[in-house]
Amino acid sequence: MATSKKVLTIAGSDSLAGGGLQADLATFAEAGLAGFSVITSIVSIQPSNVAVFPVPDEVFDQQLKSLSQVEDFAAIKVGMLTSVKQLERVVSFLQDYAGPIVVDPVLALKEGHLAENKALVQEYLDRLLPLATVTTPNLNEGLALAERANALAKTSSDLAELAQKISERAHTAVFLKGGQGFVDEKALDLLAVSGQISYFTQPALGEDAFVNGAGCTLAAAITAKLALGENLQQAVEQSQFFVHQSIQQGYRLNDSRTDGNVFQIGAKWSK
Ligand SMILES: Nc1ncnc2c1ncn2[C@@H]1O[C@H](COP(=O)(O)OP(=O)(O)O)[C@@H](O)[C@H]1O
Ligand SMILES: Cc1ncc(COP(=O)(O)O)c(C=O)c1O
Repeated sequence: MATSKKVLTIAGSDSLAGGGLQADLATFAEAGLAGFSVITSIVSIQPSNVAVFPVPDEVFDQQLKSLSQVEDFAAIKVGMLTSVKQLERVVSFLQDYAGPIVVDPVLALKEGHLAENKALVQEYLDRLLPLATVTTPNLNEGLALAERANALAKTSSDLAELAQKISERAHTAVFLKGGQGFVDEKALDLLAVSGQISYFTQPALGEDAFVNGAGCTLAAAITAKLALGENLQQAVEQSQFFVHQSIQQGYRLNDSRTDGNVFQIGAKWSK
């Protein structure tokens, strides 16, 4: 009997399947892992707005409770959380967990505006991020965590300074995604661990690249690689490569749109 490693995502559902737990479970499966999920919210993305419907507290609690039947998660990913209450429950769920934890602080979406929640940002900084092995903000989320609303983050040294600041505030390693802010035609991400910065680049795929779900896929890929025993440097390097591949083989929802979803199935982890 083959025994697969088990990994968990605590995340929102994206009916359009770009991001959220749909991306996480596809990524886990592609890494050969058994994926479990706790749903925090149901997100409905319309052409004109993004609506987030948190699950009722009892539904959230019951899902977490059901996991007491599952032994030995090899790693846990935390995606979209919708309230301080949900965050507190996740913190107490993780309190005795000793394995790798990846926190993707979903505070800013490409598809539309999310209401600003300063209390939630503060709780991330004070309570959840210190438990994480690594956190994976995009640029806007990074600015929110650093409380730098209008700061420029254009050059690689601006990004490094921002990652450093978040790492100090959140007491954890930070993988900051440069996203569409290309430097020298390269997609640039960087890792800040204990004051040390490492840069990771891939060729830029342009502003019309199929990136819906890229951030979730990246964080889920890091979770998967940590679950499989890679160290953080190797995990982020392989995950950036995997996401790049997933963007390249992405697809449009319909022919009239220019944007599209990443597609993880068959993507490689290295050259
Ligand atoms: N146009 C692009 N070309 C190449 N890589 C990209 C592009 N856009 C995003 N990426 C990569 O996709 C990953 C997710 O980044 P990003 O899209 O900024 O995250 P999020 O989905 O959280 O906003 C990162 O590794 C980033 O470098
Ligand atoms: C539930 C949920 N989580 C996270 C995201 C973030 O997705 P991305 O990977 O594009 O940043 C989305 C985007 O639609 C979402 O619906």
